[in-house]
Amino acid sequence: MTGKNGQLGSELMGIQMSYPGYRFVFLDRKDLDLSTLEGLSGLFEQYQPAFFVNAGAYTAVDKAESDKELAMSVNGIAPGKIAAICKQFGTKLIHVSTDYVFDGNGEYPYLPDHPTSPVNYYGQSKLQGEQAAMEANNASIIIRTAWVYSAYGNNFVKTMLRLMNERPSIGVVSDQFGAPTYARDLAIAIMDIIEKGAGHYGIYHFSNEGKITWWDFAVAIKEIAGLNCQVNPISTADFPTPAKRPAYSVLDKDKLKKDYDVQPRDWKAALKECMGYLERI
Ligand SMILES: NC(=O)C1=CN([C@@H]2O[C@H](COP(=O)(O)OP(=O)(O)OC[C@H]3O[C@@H](n4cnc5c(N)ncnc54)[C@H](OP(=O)(O)O)[C@@H]3O)[C@@H](O)[C@H]2O)C=CC1
Ligand SMILES: Cc1cn([C@H]2C[C@H](O)[C@@H](COP(=O)(O)OP(=O)(O)O[C@H]3O[C@@H](C)C(=O)[C@@H](O)[C@H]3O)O2)c(=O)[nH]c1=O
Ligand SMILES: [Mg+2]
Repeated sequence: MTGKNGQLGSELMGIQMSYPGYRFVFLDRKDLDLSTLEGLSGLFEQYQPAFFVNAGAYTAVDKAESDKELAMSVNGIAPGKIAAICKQFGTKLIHVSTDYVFDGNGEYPYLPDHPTSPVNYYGQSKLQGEQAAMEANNASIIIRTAWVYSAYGNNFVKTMLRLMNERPSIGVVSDQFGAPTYARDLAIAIMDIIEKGAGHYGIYHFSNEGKITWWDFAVAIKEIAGLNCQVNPISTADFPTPAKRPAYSVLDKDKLKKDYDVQPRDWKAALKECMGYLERI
């Protein structure tokens, strides 16, 4: 799998001991640069993988607006080439994508087949990657997830803890709705799919359960950490960013529940567990 040092990659590494029947191979950007894919076929010949998890991606949403070529090569082009080689080697591809493929004008949890219409370049590049993967191999599995955090890597939870420790008050947007995802829970869901044979294909959605705003998320982080910072709700207009974010991106997870019997837990229970690990780091 790619993305060895990312949030999802680190969590997959962390749980691999629970799956002794598998030999895991983790690739970082030195092993496989997703912007060039140099050496990709050599890696397939060497390892003959039964499954390939593409957890590597260009995830800097704001930076992607001005770093389009690199974002597109990693997120938009590489998945198609990976899917093609997976087809050639009989490898089952599990590719990870994002809620940011939607425009956020919805009011109900998005089904996997809901029309896509990204509002930023990161979302556009990820959507192109989904389409390229499916075109190259329609027996691919694409898991869209959202608002990913972990004790590893960079994420909203760690940013909030830092800011809350530095400042007496912060403002967080309270008009963007979604559901967070603990990367460890996503890693376990991916292993569930693999353990069940990865025989159902297509687009799936996974996040923890719930519908919250970034502000709700920040307040929960503050309460669990027992910090004193004042967390003020603000509107998107009061927090200008280079990239636009969807106002609503809750994902409907029923297809994954039905096909793979994956049961995501409540977002707050997952957050508490992750923050428990953070305290010990
Ligand atoms: N983070 C989030 O909130 C969300 C993420 N997703 C998707 O989930 C997946 C996993 O994300 P997450 O673990 O959070 O991401 P991270 O940003 O934590 O990790 C991404 C990984 O991709 C690697 N990478 C980036 N560019 C290249 C490249 N050119 N060649 C090789 N490797 C590269 C990075 O390497 P290095 O460590 O060297 O920089 C990093 O290890 C991605 O597909 C992402 O789009 C979906 C929804 C939300
Ligand atoms: C730091 C900060 C952010 N915000 C807002 C900005 C934004 O709307 C929201 C979240 O900020 P982030 O920069 O963490 O969000 P962002 O990088 O857009 O997170 C996204 O990453 C990509 C990779 C995905 O695929 C998405 O699912 C999503 O998780 O909070 C505040 O309101 N106040 C703050 O102090
Ligand atoms: Mg970010």
